[in-house]
Amino acid sequence: MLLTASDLAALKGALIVSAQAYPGEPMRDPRTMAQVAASAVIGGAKAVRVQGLADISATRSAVQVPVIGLFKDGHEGVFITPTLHHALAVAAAGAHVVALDGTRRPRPDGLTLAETIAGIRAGSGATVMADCGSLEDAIAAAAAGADLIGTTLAGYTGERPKIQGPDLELLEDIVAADLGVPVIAEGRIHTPAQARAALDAGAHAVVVGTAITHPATLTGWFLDALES
Ligand SMILES: CC(=O)N[C@H](C=O)[C@@H](O)[C@H](O)[C@H](O)COP(=O)(O)O
Repeated sequence: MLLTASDLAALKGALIVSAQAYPGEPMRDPRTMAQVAASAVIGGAKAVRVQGLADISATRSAVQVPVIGLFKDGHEGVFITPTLHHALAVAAAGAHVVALDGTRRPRPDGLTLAETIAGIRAGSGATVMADCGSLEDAIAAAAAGADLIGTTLAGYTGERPKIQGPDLELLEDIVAADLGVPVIAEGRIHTPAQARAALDAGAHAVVVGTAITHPATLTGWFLDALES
């Protein structure tokens, strides 16, 4: 195991920062993303989350904290580390944690989530984070063997409304289900108060992306206020 149970326990109450730039954006460069991730670590991030094989390996070299890696392929349906092949590539690139689509939707390679997780375990020492979009996803992902459950896909799969801030109701429901797996709050956490609220709702740790690492969106938030 790249991460021991005590490493996971040490993330209790942690801020995890996701550094991602999107296709066509000027910051979409592995060196840049590794620098952003390293800057977040200086600020106190206890782990980082990065997308793409080159970003994962550059970030592994740039930080000493756990790296959660994912591999986005496309942008709709099952696109976050959609297949076992993608997942093993993420692990081989150096991710301590492989984040993957943890929904109940059919996967492009025809494998179940349980088969995918078993394949990751057989082929790597990586921890598995299941990015879920509903309570039913979370229950199924825990049963399939996920080590961590994320609320990452709440509002993106059609099962939950895409509210403006984080889906704390879903987070509370997953925590209350007591699945025996740490629950990570992720998705539309845009303020320190929302991050605090996620911990208070029972999250083991909180992932913040856009609000820390995506200047184009941040600029737009300010512009909206000035133009309204
Ligand atoms: C739905 C999806 O594709 N989520 C992605 C997952 O890695 C990222 O685009 C998000 O930035 C990340 O989840 C962090 O969320 P936020 O940027 O809202 O703090």
